[in-house]
Amino acid sequence: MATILNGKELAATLRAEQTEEIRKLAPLAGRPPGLGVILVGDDPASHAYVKNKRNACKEAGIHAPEINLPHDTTRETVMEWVDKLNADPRIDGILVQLPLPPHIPKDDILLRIDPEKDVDGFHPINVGRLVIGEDTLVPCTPTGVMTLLSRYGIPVKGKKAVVLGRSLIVGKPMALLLLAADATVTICHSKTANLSEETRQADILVAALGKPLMITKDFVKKGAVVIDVGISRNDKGKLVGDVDFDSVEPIASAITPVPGGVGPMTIATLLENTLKAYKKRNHLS
Ligand SMILES: NC(=O)C1=CN([C@@H]2O[C@H](COP(=O)(O)OP(=O)(O)OC[C@H]3O[C@@H](n4cnc5c(N)ncnc54)[C@H](OP(=O)(O)O)[C@@H]3O)[C@@H](O)[C@H]2O)C=CC1
Ligand SMILES: Nc1nc(=O)c2c([nH]1)NC[C@@H]1CN(c3ccc(C(=O)N[C@@H](CCC(=O)O)C(=O)O)cc3)C=[N+]21
Ligand SMILES: [Mg+2]
Repeated sequence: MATILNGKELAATLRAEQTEEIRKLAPLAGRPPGLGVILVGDDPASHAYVKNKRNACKEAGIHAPEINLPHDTTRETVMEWVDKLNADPRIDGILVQLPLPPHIPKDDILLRIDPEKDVDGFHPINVGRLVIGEDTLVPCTPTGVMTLLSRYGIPVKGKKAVVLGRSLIVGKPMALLLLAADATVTICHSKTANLSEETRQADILVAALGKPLMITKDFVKKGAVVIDVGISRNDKGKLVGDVDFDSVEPIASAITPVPGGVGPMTIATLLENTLKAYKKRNHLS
């Protein structure tokens, strides 16, 4: 019987803390924090995520204008919107929802965002700062996973961590954060020779593959902590993770559910990063 790492509940606790902090800081800054969200196209999943983000911001008292642009928007128009948000003194954080339509080069857009407003932590400056070990804006999902581990009192130091996936948004920064917390880290990907041989070594296993229910109990060591970042929809339209929860839960010591695990922590961390950028820009502690 594993401890269920309840990200939904913890995210609500964090949001209450953030709401209180914003209530105290806004009079000092003379304005609430601001998060500008740019969404290009009409992908329903992206719209659903952005709606969740907007609701969380509203609840916490964050000013969160949303820029909805049609699918056929040009690269130049998106660049202009980023410039506008960069220059807007009421905006502390900028999020360009991914994926972008294929005709808009993602790297150009992410490079244009002011690194001090880069609440996703995707700008090369912030990626570099993370690699060096400087305090900076770090991607929300892996930061949220670290918060979940720490608030549940799960030790990381000296543990063997295996991260499945090497994306800019999850896998790579996840590995760097675990490394910074003194885990011994292995990163696996689609060319890894014997995946289950690697994963069975893990005290902490983080799955960020996008392969629904791929990680069955055969991939997991008894007593491991299992973090499921994956989000897919099955043929009934139900959300499922990368981990086969039913087979893994009985042998894990702790495990995140999907939904209600890592996803809500991502959103709580987005607000946290916005608050961090706001405080820095306003010279508030
Ligand atoms: N809960 C949350 O807040 C979030 C959830 N997600 C979800 O997490 C998942 C991963 O997202 P993201 O990192 O953006 O995805 P990507 O598709 O960018 O990366 C997937 C990674 O998994 C690796 N991979 C894919 N298939 C296999 C396999 N069979 N064996 C080993 N490695 C494999 C890929 O390897 P290679 O590099 O070799 O191609 C790649 O590194 C998705 O389900 C996404 O929806 C994402 C962001 C936030
Ligand atoms: N620039 C950018 N930054 C991102 O952080 C980013 C992105 N683009 N593109 C897409 C991915 C995905 N992502 C999620 C956020 C919240 C949930 C989430 O709240 N999930 C809920 C379920 C929500 C539901 O029911 O649909 C849960 O797991 O419980 C999931 C996934 C952020 N991403
Ligand atoms: Mg989840």
